[in-house]
Amino acid sequence: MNRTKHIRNFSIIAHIDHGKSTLADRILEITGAVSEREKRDQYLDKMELERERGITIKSQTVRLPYTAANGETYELNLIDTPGHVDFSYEVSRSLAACEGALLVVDATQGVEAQTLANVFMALDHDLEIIPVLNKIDLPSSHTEEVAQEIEEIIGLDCTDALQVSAKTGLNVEKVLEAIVQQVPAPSGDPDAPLKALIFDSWYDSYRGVVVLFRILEGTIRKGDKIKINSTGREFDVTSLGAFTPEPVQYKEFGPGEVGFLCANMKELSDAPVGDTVTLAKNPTQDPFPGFQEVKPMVFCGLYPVEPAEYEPLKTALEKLQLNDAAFHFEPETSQALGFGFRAGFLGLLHMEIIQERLEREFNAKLIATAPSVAYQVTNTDGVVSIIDNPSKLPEIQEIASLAEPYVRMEIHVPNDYVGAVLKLCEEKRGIQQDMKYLTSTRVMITYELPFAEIVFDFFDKLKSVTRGYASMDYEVIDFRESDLVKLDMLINGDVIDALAVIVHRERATRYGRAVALKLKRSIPRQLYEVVVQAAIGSRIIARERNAPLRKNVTAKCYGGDISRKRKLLEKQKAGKKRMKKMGSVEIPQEAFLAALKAEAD
Ligand SMILES: Nc1nc2c(ncn2[C@@H]2O[C@H](COP(=O)(O)OP(=O)(O)OP(=O)(O)O)[C@@H](O)[C@H]2O)c(=O)[nH]1
Repeated sequence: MNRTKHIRNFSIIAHIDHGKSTLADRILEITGAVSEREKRDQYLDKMELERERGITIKSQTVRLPYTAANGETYELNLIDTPGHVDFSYEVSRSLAACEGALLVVDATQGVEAQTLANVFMALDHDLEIIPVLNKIDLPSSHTEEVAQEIEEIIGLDCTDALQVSAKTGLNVEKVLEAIVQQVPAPSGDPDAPLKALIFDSWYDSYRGVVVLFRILEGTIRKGDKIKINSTGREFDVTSLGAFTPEPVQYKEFGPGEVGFLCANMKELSDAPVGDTVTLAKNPTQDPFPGFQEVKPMVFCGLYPVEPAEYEPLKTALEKLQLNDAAFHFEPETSQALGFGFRAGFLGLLHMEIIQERLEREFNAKLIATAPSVAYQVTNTDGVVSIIDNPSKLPEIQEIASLAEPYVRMEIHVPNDYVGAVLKLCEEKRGIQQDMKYLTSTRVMITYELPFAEIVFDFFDKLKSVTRGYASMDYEVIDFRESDLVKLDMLINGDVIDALAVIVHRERATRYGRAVALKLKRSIPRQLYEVVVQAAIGSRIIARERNAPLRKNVTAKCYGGDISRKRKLLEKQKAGKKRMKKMGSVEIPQEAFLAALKAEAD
């Protein structure tokens, strides 16, 4: 029997908030995968945090039996993909496991930047794309214009585009029929050597690493000895099954099928996403082209507020890393903040999510230093290295050149806001590449921008100058030489390492002044003078001063004993000198946080 004939593997792709998770929920309901009792909104977004923020972080796959109008029962595999640009590699791998994709477009919004980015990825994988116009229950939906937009911008025929409300369930049944009719069935020889793609993996404290795979050809059975292509390591399959969404065990899987396996793997690196699973005794000669190691792009220091919290923080970071191959950290010491960690993330959203999870799930109280990107340093002796921490930058005289990462960014915006977007991009040292009208009212603007400029506050600014109407997508393209300098902050002559940043020379003075002022304002006045300085090398570019509090030591001396007064004042002066010499200014934590946030203001 040809098993593959009734299999349909598909994903849902959409711009954030266009209704992907809601549609997935309705599909689960219709196919009976989730009973009324279990029903809760956004079943697939497992983590509490994901549900709260309304975003999907971890891909999750479900196998759904569906009896179509033609009376035949199909095995639908819905592969949920994360929607955010930080996780685009995960999206790409998930799409590689499918033959088709539902393209969900919010009919009140139209095509957005990540709609396009996702569509291009789906086209790269030769997927059959089914356009679905969502939210038609809303009076502000304009399906005809949006259908036309999809035709014009993406080139998909929308004559019979499905019009649904994922919220009410209207027409969602038709989506399932379209999947059965339009998404091609997979093919593949069940007797060929096993070739399966790892498109997701995560760590489960009971089962070890859980691997989601899609078989291209061959067959896998429980008990098989598998081999992971990139490492050559072998494991015995101890558990084999599919999520329905609850895990159900199966004895074997053949071509086109999607499932999970466990094989006593202890670390995510035992099963990297994008790698090939084959059988040890008869390995495929034609593995998938390999996988891309996801590299962190944004870095920050994470320090416990209380030194005693160091070990618990380390444990928490280790736990998070078990489930997140893209999250890196290593110990770091700062003179100012003590023992902590340098952590690397895919992007800003990834960083925010991890910081929030640490605080929420692990009750960690954190000080996070300003986010920074990785810089490429060429030494005077020609050695090229990547540094992820400004305080590790070599001395100026040892640096031949400094390069920073650039991104290519596409911004979609109604034409009324084009001026504001261009202004913002120019302020951020952007180089305009392209600008074209997608429709008579919507414009796509393409810029190349230094990643460091968007790390701080670009998205918030973009939202505010366009009243929330802009959407964007970006990818890191290369490193480019720039006129960058390391800016140090000094308090009473001591360099505060945690506040060091690398900035463009033109920005240095403004940044240094802003931070110096913030520090001055948030460090309470002391009995001695506190001088805050910003410096590039030995050159001071900003200076602020808190005058000493003069404790009135003579208050008790009534009358005219002037010599006694003088004596007391002199004693006080000597005392102040001593404190200054010790050089230890108590910097309250709020002062740090204020300084770290200075750039965002
Ligand atoms: N009125 C209406 N609201 C909808 C519909 N579909 C989704 N929504 C709402 O739109 C918002 C976003 O929906 P989600 O399903 O979370 O969107 P998503 O695309 O999964 O978002 P991410 O997970 O962040 O990518 C939610 O508040 C939904 O309730 C619809 O058909 N009609």
